[in-house]
Amino acid sequence: MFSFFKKKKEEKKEELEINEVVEQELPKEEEPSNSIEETYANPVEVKEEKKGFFAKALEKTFGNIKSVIPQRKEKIAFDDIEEMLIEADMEYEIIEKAMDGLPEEITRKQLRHRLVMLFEHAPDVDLTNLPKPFVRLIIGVNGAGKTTTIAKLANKTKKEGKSVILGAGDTFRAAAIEQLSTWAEKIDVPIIKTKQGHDASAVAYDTISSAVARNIDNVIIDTAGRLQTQQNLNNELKKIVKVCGKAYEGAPHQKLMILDGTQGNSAIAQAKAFNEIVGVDGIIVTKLDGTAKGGALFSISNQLELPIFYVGVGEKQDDLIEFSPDDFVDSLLDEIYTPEEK
Ligand SMILES: Nc1nc2c(ncn2[C@@H]2O[C@H](COP(=O)(O)OP(=O)(O)OP(=O)(O)O)[C@@H](O)[C@H]2O)c(=O)[nH]1
Repeated sequence: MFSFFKKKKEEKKEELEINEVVEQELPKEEEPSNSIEETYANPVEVKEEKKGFFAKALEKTFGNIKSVIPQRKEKIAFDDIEEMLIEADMEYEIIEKAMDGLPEEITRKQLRHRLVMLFEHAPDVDLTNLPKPFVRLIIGVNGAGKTTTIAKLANKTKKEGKSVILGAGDTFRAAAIEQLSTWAEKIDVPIIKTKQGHDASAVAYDTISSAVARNIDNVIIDTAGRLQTQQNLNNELKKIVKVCGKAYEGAPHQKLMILDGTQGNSAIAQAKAFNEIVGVDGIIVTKLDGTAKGGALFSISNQLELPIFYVGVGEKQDDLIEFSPDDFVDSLLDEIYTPEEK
């Protein structure tokens, strides 16, 4: 195994002229944690629990909604629904699209159908048959929550009994490397890193090579959100994507865009720019707990024609919820409609 690793390293050094990529704190053996209870969970309970998570995360958004529709009803006036969606920071163009042709008094069922439809862009990854290693590249502007989200994803992956290795690919800022290393230590996963200013694509290459050599299931690679110029950033991201493919054919399997939920709709322009550079496969919206702009999730997914995979609902490693359009919409409708008769 070592000779394979060494050989790969030599090839890579020649090709990319990198230096001093180091591996930190590799645990002796990957020890999958037990999460068997999920296998036996009752689907109704899981749905209620997920709805509960969304309801908690959306507290601020619901506060705004309640100011428009204070009482739960069986049918709600068209104008009230429209105003509520504006209050939740859903873009007007999307509201018009969602509500086109609905009657003056709208039932829960009618609205539910329209709102769920806005998330028509389902993930196109077969999650039951993932390549090994499954390589995810994390993209987004500084401060959006990239580092924290990488830690949350790694933590989740570990809890599911899978092994994971991180690549500290934001080599532009020393603090980014340090921050990710601290998380890696905290959740006890290996990390590949280099010094500030060194080649980020070399880190990506080494992380993937290490995963292949050590039979690790998952690779999560950080990237810079800002460089000296936009052109530099474009070039770096494109190079990382290319080099991932050289390290392991087909990688990166997912390019995930991290968007700051507190920015609401203004995050869309940012995401479009990144999408043009590398082609994003899905979105993770962070800081949903700190915003009244939860309705922006509708516009984000619909406008970008991309699925939302997860939402971040806090600063801790467990504060990541798998996004489900049905549960998200249901938790919102629970606030304004009386329960449906079974
Ligand atoms: N409330 C809340 N805070 C979050 C969430 N995700 C990240 N944060 C916080 O947002 C801040 C920025 O997060 P980072 O993970 O450092 O963001 P980054 O994109 O890596 O940014 P840089 O480190 O500046 O490159 C930190 O204070 C995080 O704790 C979330 O889901 N909810």
